[in-house]
Amino acid sequence: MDNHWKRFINGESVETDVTPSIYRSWQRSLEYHVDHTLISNQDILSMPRLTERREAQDALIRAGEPVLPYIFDLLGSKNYTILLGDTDGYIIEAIGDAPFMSKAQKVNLSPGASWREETRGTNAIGTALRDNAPISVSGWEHFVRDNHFLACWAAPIQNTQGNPIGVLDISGEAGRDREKILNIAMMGASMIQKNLQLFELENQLKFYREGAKLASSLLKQGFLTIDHNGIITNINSFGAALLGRRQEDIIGRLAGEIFNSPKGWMLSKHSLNLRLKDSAGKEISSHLERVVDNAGKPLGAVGTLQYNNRPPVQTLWVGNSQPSQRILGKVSKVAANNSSVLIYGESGTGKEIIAKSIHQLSPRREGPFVALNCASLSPALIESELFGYVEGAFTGARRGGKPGKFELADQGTIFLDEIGDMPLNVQAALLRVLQEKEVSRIGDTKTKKINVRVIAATHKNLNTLVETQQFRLDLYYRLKVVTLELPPLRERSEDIRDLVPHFISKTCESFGVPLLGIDEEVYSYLLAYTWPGNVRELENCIESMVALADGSILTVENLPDEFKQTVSKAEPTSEPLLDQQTKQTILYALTQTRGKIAPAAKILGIGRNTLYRKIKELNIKF
Ligand SMILES: Nc1ncnc2c1ncn2[C@@H]1O[C@H](COP(=O)(O)OP(=O)(O)OP(=O)(O)O)[C@@H](O)[C@H]1O
Repeated sequence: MDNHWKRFINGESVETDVTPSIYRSWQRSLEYHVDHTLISNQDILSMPRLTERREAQDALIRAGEPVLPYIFDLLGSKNYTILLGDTDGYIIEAIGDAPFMSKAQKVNLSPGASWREETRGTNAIGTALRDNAPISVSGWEHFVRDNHFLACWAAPIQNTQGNPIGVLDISGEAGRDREKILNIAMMGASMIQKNLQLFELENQLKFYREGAKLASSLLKQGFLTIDHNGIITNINSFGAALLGRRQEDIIGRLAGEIFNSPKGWMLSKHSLNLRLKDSAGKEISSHLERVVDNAGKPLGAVGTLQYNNRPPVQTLWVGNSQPSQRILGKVSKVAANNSSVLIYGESGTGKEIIAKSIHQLSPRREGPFVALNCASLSPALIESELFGYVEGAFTGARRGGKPGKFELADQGTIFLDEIGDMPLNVQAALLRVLQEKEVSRIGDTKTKKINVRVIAATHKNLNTLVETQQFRLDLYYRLKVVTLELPPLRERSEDIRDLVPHFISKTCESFGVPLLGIDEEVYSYLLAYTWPGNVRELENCIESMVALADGSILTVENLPDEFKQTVSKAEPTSEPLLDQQTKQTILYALTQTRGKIAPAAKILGIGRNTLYRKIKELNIKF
């Protein structure tokens, strides 16, 4: 039948005798001036160029990797070569039977050669790419005579838009079954297409997964993902910090273990709102939302974690007496602005809690809250704690220096407890920082702008300290823009009714014991006591009772002795209650002033002589 080819070459009309696609391709081959007598040595890549092309087509080669051997096996009998070509018809991959491959190589049907029609005339690879359609080109259908020993079947590999991105070719000796092999070539091309789509999906998935990870790491909110088995697959660092754990300790755990979420929740078609507690006992709320497939089956869930939006002051401060309500009212007012606050109150009245509450209710709540107790540090240390230092600033300075509390509190709030104990030289430095709104570390010449709200607290009368020149007047005025006075517990004993159950549950939780009840009789003692150590003393008292409890109820038996004296079902000779309370108050004032009469009298609001008389009358020994 190569008569048709010969006749065409001789310029006779064979249009009706040849498959239309072959005929059209022969005509193009003529237009391209392809030499039908000779194998062309053009369009053959050097090794380095071939390597470059293969690298550029890495995805195509990977997609073809499992397909080419599969087709080779499917063909069963040998004498075939399976070729993968790129869009320019360059063969970039070949496998096959060695004897046939070496024959094929003689006509350049091997890696590195381009089989586009422009160079090689009608052939399966070039014509399939040109027509973007599967084709078989057998024997004399090839435009070049020396290729007439070949039978080739090729199918284009297309992208999702249907454009050719490569070609799969099966070549063997001429005279083979055409139909079946063309189907195999088409199936191979479609398998490669599927593999390429899978790669694309994998990349997209990676993008979404990595993108979500990155985006969640930038969030100022906890974010987590849970798979359909209920296992936490990711949590951002903010979320892990809220839960007080490391990310790696949470990822891989069952969500139910961390959140106490009900079993089978994911099948329930609902989102879930949960309440948790952070390591400091603060409430966190979590919202979990299911992600479902097209059929509504759960694929997993995503969730957020954040501190409860409920005003935190309500969760921190316990007590509902009139004085407490007044304080809380003031707290929510002062929280809104930026002014300095000075909190007065005896030790243990909750000054730090109030400072924290102001911070948490203020617009700075996302910023840090940093506390420093000026009485607990030596004068030399206070300065370096407050302002930090640079390396080598003094002997013993840490390598690399250390930031001070002011730097750490930038954009947040600093709480300076016992400000009355701040040495005068540090007071001067503090005043500078407050005026200039910038801080420089000890030993440093550079300054750093800071934006910090200052809340100071003291149990001392700063007025008196100013009078005796122990406290700078200018600093005093800067600090006391707003003052808050926390009454001692004995002046708001109503709060005891709320504080006691609060401390019982707090202690039981921290001791890991079941919640204990309390005998009403205990209250008569607690309400009668004067609480020189205020709420802290009450908290310690409850803690000690819980530690000593042997039943499920706290009784007077568990009450430490010092609290029993006030209401002891007293012997007739015992002191009147009023005297006992006066005695305790005076003793408390004297311990605060380390036995100095004049300042103690000031604290008590009585004259020195009155105090001497009372000490004598009540036989107070100190
Ligand atoms: N109203 C309150 N509700 C709940 N807990 C309180 C309350 N007041 C104080 N406490 C608890 O009592 C203890 C002492 O409180 P805090 O440290 O705030 O007092 P303070 O006045 O700053 O004491 P100091 O002057 O000795 O530093 C803390 O454990 C605090 O949690």
